[in-house]
Amino acid sequence: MLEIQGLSKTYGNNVAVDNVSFSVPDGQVGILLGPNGAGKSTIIKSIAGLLRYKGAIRIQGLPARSMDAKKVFAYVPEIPNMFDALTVREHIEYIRMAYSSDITDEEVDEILREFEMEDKQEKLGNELSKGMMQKVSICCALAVKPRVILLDEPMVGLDPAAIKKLKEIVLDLRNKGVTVLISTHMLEMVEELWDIMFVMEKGHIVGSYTKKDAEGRDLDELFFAMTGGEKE
Ligand SMILES: Nc1ncnc2c1ncn2[C@@H]1O[C@H](COP(=O)(O)OP(=O)(O)OP(=O)(O)O)[C@@H](O)[C@H]1O
Repeated sequence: MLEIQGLSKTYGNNVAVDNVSFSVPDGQVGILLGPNGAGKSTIIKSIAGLLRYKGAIRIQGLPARSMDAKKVFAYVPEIPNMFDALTVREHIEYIRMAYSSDITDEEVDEILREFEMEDKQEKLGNELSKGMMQKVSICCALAVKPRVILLDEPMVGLDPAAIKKLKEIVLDLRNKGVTVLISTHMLEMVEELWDIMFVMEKGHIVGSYTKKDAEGRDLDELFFAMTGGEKE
């Protein structure tokens, strides 16, 4: 479970996020949507612990800043952060040790195979293409064996095979009871994934739907109805 309560963030005089509350229940996929500048990244960075904010964020009922919460939480940033001098395999080993993850060698092999990175294991961080970096970033997040995972524009830069695989992985995580939050502009990419969606505009949540309440309507239809924009 991921809970955001009364989250506010101000940059100078600019209120980027204004008293926002929402939650993604256990084993559900939440989608965070909104036009440019709505405040999505600010929320994502707050959940990931990269910003100071007002309000409360809880991961599995624990304050997000606590060590116990961090141990069960993984974050895939929009732009991957690589260590130039570590190989692909060493990136995953590093995460395994840092999180004391019980992921096995076989499971690591499997994750790398799923993203067609098995033969890239010995490549250094600075020898990877952008898409490969994104794949490593996702592999590292999975190596945490998180209970809550946050993905910021995870499909950007991925090839079609990797996008397909990532969708399968998200559904698999959901089946295992993992809570997922995805921030994206690519509505069609998350159409078959979501359980609950939140639309932000000008620092507020302007609407939310569960899949059931949406009664078969597409994400883009719901999105444009809430933001007052035109459906293209
Ligand atoms: N570091 C910063 N300093 C000052 N203002 C910022 C900073 N980061 C974001 N903002 C402002 O906060 C508001 C929300 O920005 P944010 O990046 O959270 O939006 P977003 O929904 O992620 O947009 P996008 O879809 O374009 O990534 C905007 O008005 C933006 O100009």
